[in-house]
Amino acid sequence: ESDLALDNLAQKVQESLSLDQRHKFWETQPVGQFKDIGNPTLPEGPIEPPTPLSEVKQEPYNLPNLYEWVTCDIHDEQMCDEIYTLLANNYVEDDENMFRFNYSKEFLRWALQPPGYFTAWHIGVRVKTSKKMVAFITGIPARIRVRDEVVNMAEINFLCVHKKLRTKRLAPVMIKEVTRRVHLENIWQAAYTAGVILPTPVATCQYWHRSLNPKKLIDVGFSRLGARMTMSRTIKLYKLPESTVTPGFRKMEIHDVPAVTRLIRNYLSQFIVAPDFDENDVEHWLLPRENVVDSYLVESPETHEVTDFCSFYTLPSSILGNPNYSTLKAAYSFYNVSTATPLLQLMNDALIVAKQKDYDVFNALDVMQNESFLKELKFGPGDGKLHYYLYNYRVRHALKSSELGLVLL
Ligand SMILES: CNCCCN(C)c1ncc(F)c(N2CC(C(=O)NCc3cnc4ccccn34)C2)n1
Repeated sequence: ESDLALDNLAQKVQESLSLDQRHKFWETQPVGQFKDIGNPTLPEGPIEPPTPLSEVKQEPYNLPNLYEWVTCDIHDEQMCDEIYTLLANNYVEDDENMFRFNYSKEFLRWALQPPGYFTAWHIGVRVKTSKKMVAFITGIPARIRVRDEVVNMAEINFLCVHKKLRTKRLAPVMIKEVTRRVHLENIWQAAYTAGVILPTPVATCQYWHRSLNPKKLIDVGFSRLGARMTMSRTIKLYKLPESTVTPGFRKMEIHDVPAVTRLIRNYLSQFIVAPDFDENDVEHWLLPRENVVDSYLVESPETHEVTDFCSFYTLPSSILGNPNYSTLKAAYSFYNVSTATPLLQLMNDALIVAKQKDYDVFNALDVMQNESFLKELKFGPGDGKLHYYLYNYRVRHALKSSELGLVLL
């Protein structure tokens, strides 16, 4: 118990030390710099021009001696196992080290194999002798519109270094290596998020949580009993109907892809930054996959028109050191569109389905039009902020979270 606490303390000291090392690294990169914020003379758009492919570094960056690069074929069962285990033991935790994300193997295969993906962008670091996987970083291709320009980008995610190697300065060289491999595919921009501040957020979003199983959430320390509230009063407060209320509300199916694509393209056009989804993207990202992504739509019983859509992805968290529970079952709001059903009612149906499927909590960022339902559907503000970043693309002013139409996994 005590040496775990000591370990966490040592990690916090290390993290605070590495804050300025982090900024030193990012000041060498083509990203918006703090000193440039609000500078009207700097144009929006790419910061550096593309490099001729012949001039892109052809060979991988050097790792510290004991380690080697490994290109990870996530489709390979054993490789997928190794990546799953590295993340399950070493990926993002909350500030109090009570929870750690536990992305499932089927989720990772979904997240990393969208249309047009590159295996070369799934990069591992392993110990030369033991072949143990000790670090990971990924990119996937995405067409992201910024205002009225669609840009080919890489979405960077799952940067993870083993807890015992956090002082080895592996992250900067991993970021440079994935950037190099993205450049080799003639892509010069990227999008990524972090719970920490780096130069320079393009938007800062707030997490909100809607309790579905309040007793468990209080037992595991995710939430606290409200002042002047009893447990039975709290359970009653968050109670939901047994079944959804919207006529025509049903799971999305493969034949709905064209209609959902039209619906979501039209809806996302109102946001300053949003994915430019085509039918292949919609089929991959929004068709239901058990325990990975759930999506529902409203088909008008009269006209059979698809008028609304809602979706959430499944990202459980390991509960660290609790005797009674090992996993927090969390749903994360993904993309939602309402044109006929009030968004409030549509999202309440999403909560009802999530409760039916035994989720403990439904999380949502305050992006898109989510603010319009959060308070009324009894979401509470979380302690986590999520900062969005663009690489090699300047946005003159940070966006409001409601101007953001992009959800990363
Ligand atoms: C693109 N990649 C970002 C996704 C990673 N995501 C989901 C994330 N990034 C930073 C956060 F601040 C955050 N939060 C969800 C809120 C929350 O649920 N906080 C309690 C909690 C339960 N489990 C965990 C595990 C890790 C951290 C907090 N946890 C805060 N989520």
